[in-house]
Amino acid sequence: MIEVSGVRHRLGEREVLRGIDLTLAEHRVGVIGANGSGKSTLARTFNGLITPDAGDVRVDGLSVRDDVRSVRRRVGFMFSEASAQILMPTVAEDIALSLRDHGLTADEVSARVEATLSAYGLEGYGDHPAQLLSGGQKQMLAFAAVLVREPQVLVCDEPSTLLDLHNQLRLRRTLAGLDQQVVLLTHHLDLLDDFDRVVVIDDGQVVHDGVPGESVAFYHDLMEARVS
Ligand SMILES: Nc1ncnc2c1ncn2[C@@H]1O[C@H](COP(=O)(O)OP(=O)(O)OP(=O)(O)O)[C@@H](O)[C@H]1O
Repeated sequence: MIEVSGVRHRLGEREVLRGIDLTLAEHRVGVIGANGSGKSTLARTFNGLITPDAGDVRVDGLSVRDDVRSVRRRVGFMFSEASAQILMPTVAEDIALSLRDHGLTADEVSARVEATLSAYGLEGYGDHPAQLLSGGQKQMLAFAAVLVREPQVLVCDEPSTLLDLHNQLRLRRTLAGLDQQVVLLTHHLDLLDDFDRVVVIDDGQVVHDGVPGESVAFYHDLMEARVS
């Protein structure tokens, strides 16, 4: 469970988060909103990548102010820019890096890496230079490297921008099958059809919070009003 209370945060001249209170207890929660509305900034407070200027964020009761290391272990974070998340020269090494603190033998790590490669459409790419993967393959690698750690909560910031239809379907199916809580920030609104809850952020505040159909309709109306 993620509890956000009275969160405010300034970046440069601008107050990007302007008083956010949210308790996210549902299994799958979407966060939507216009470009620059503050979604990524909010999501980065969920694992202490950003410590808010005011207010607090707690994950399963642990505060990002006091227990940021424990929070980071619980919350897997997938960035929209997958390249930034790839740390090792080859695909297999990058996944193996995620398993380094798991007390596994070298053979067990190899077996987990192979299974992960095939689960995420990267079979046969183990020795491939990770930075030479296509953009969509990098996103799948970043996704695999986060999930192989089995975090209790998964926060994904626009994970599907570069994915082809096959990988979008794979992502949707994977998200649907995860036991852990998923918080998904996306402009691909159809990915949220079967989510439990969708929060709409605008100008650093929660402007709507409800079931996907309602929230997406609200967001459409908000954007329509802005265009006309
Ligand atoms: N390091 C920074 N310094 C100053 N302003 C920043 C910084 N990072 C982000 N911002 C600004 O904060 C605002 C919110 O950005 P944020 O990335 O949270 O929005 P978003 O809702 O995730 O947008 P998008 O849908 O485009 O990804 C934007 O106006 C952005 O320009």
